[in-house]
Amino acid sequence: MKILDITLIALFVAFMGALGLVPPIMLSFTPVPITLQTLGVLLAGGVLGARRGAWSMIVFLLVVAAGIPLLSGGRGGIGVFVGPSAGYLLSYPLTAFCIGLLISRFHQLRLWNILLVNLTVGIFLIYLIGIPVQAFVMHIPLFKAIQLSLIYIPGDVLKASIASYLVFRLLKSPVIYRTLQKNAETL
Ligand SMILES: O=C(O)CCCC[C@@H]1SC[C@@H]2NC(=O)N[C@@H]21
Repeated sequence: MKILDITLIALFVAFMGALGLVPPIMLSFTPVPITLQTLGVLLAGGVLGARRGAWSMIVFLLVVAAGIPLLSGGRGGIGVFVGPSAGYLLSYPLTAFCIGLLISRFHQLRLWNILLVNLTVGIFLIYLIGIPVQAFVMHIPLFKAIQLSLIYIPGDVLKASIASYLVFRLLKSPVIYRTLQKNAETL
């Protein structure tokens, strides 16, 4: 792993921490908050590429597990990995990886392609892992957990749109594209 890779991964962990400074929106009917940090997950793969994106999420989760309160609302520690949000958190590395992999496969970068990846694979994977774990931890039927999660969709669509636009604009720059994407596969 090169210095550039380690620097970018560290920067992204810091960025996730900065997004965590925005207070979560707590809901009365579910313990899983609305948080801006999902924007960071969607950006990680697109901006850093698959492997660095996944690594940035793994390092972020390890730092959180070590007790550093980087999650929105100043949360951290092992406890969050056995709570209702655990599945969502654990989905972050895989989600960043898959987004990065798919975006790096495009021959031509188009905003719609990136948006499609973020909306389908990105949001879908987070929910696919997060919702069953939430149902299991809360001892509620899967269908009930799916119903509870509908509230996140408008915000997540907005975050996917913002992430797609930012990734599109960043990768449109040849210099940034070469630095971020072409070096990514060497990891
Ligand atoms: O910080 C945590 O405890 C993890 C929160 C997970 C939040 C999930 S991710 C998908 C959905 N979108 C949100 O804004 N909140 C939920």
